Amino acid sequence: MPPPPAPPQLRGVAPAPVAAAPSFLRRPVRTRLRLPAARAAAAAASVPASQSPDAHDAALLSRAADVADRSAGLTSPHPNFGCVIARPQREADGAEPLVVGEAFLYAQGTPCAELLAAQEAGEQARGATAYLNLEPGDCYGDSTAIGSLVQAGITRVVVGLRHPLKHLRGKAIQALRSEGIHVDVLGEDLQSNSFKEALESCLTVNAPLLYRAAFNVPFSVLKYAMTADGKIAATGGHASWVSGKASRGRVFELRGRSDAVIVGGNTVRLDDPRLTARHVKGHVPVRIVMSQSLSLPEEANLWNVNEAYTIVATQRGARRDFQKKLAMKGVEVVEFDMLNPRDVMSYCYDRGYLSVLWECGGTLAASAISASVIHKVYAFLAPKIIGGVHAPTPVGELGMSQMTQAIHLVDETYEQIGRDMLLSGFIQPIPDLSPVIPSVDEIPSVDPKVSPYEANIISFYKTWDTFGAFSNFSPHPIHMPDGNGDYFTWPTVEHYYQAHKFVGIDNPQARTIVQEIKLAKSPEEAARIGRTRQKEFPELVRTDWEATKIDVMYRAIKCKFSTYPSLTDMLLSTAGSVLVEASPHDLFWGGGREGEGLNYLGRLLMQLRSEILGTFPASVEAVDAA
Ligand SMILES: NC(=O)C1=CN([C@@H]2O[C@H](COP(=O)(O)OP(=O)(O)OC[C@H]3O[C@@H](n4cnc5c(N)ncnc54)[C@H](OP(=O)(O)O)[C@@H]3O)[C@@H](O)[C@H]2O)C=CC1
Ligand SMILES: Nc1c(N[C@@H]2O[C@H](COP(=O)(O)O)[C@@H](O)[C@H]2O)[nH]c(=O)[nH]c1=O
Repeated sequence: MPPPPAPPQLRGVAPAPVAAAPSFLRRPVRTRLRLPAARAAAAAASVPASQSPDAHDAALLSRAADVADRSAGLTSPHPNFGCVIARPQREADGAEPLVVGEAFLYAQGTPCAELLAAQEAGEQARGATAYLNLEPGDCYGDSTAIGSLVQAGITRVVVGLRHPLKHLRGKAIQALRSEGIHVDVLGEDLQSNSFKEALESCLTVNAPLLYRAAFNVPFSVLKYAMTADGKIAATGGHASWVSGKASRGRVFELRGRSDAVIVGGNTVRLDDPRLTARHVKGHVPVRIVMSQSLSLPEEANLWNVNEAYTIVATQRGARRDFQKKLAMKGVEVVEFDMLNPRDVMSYCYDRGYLSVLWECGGTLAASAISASVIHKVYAFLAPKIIGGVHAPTPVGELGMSQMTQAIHLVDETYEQIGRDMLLSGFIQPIPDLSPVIPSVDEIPSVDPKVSPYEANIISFYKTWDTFGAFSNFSPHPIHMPDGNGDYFTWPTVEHYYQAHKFVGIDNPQARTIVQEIKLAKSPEEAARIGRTRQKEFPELVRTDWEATKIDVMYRAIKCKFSTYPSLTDMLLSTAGSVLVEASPHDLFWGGGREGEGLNYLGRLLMQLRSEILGTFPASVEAVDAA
């Protein structure tokens, strides 16, 4: 499997931030430190911090959060996991532990942070302590994270946060303890004042996941650039540029850390934006336009879907002729009965998005704040004055008449960027889910036996979902032939599937593409390369692809499930249930948003399940008929 970028060799518990950490969540000037009430009370029993074991634990946990943060923006936003392995340097009290390994999860479908850190530590991991900002998500039916720590000889694990998703919460902690490893959880086993910063780092680095788990919406950030007199554009609507180059560079980073960027129709009409994360290498978010009228230009940068995918969210029935034109350009149009920010956020939640960046003007921003979907604000302030009574401002009408009604940002930070100032703050504090941690008995688990599930629907999509192991992005390498008939270990089913679009084509460019996909660092990247090359070079795609792709997929998933017994158990445990890949946009492999998709992946899994159980002849049609 191609390794993710090697973590730099860092030693010691230097307080300096990890080099090259993206800056989205940096806290340069912290004015207030907010600790969720329950935890603050727990932390009240103060312990002298300097050089105490708690201070070391806290520093290493913060470091794990910083390491975790390095993955953000490289791939599609996902929970950020970091692992730091450290051991005492000598027996003397107060000596700083030595960091012997550290790593982060690069993407879903790549080796977990614990495995990479343990590999880096090697023999030095024996008897050492592993610091994890987040409880590992054992969402694949196996337990690589736990197995790696156990095999490495780790004797103590310090966990910053229990996993916020119910089906994962407490599982890994319990598994580690049952392996005889001593586990300390922040706020439960470790409660001194020294952990305030560490806890906050752990909460912040996974804020999107926590909001998603708590409120069933993605984490939403409103970002705008305004002049010193509070305008986001000149009176006529001209806005390029309010903020300086360095600030706009920071915006590219913010985009790279988001699943989607949203603007309103008016911003499209006036700015013709691109909304890409150009200049930073990594993830490119989906662009979403909210427009009720659909009076949008025929030609616009956002309609160029070769740059990034675009979705237009509109009112049901709006300008159907124009909807068709957009669809012809590859733009997805989604109709809502009543277009509003909350429903659009529910839709984004269903699509599995963790975080959304709002880059709209004041009209839509006010609507989104009023609907309580905005969690955080990034306000870039440029040292300029433009004036204009009617020049647009960042937030339109909120219906407030007294200053006492103003929304107060919390956990605010200030940072100078070039000649601009960036003020950020939370509108809604990061939810700390620890008070509602269920006991382990309450945690639903996947029955490893064939279980008498009633006929119902089991959906899967993101790899961290309960049945996330069914996703082609799950990190289960498969050993199968490549184009030359040589056996190769494909990091995921997705890698194998995407590469096979070009396998067997007698053309050097096609062979290069196969190679490129083989080496893709994550399934997401493999998918992106496969799809874009297919669009760019249709002549390089095998002519029998449409007829053969189902077989290719079936071979791959069959290999995956037969290689990993835990996956077979999980598949059999769903007997009697209909499996649906809950992809709202892939109408061939997925089930679609309202069940309109063909759900071929779900069907193939059911076919495989039947084959293993020996109940059905192996064919998709047979499953379909059933
Ligand atoms: N400096 C900065 O950071 C930024 C500046 N700007 C500037 O702001 C100006 C545009 O601001 P503004 O007019 O407020 O633009 P918006 O981006 O807020 O767009 C408003 C439009 O959003 C659509 N919309 C859809 N649903 C809703 C809803 N529920 N509530 C409100 N609007 C909805 C409507 O589109 P429709 O009419 O199509 O139905 C509406 O006209 C431009 O001059 C632009 O340059 C914009 C973004 C950032
Ligand atoms: N004018 C303005 C911003 N405007 C936002 O950026 C969008 C343009 O993005 P792009 O086309 O990708 O460069 C624009 O439509 C609006 O949403 N942003 C800023 O950081 N600073 C600025 O001064």
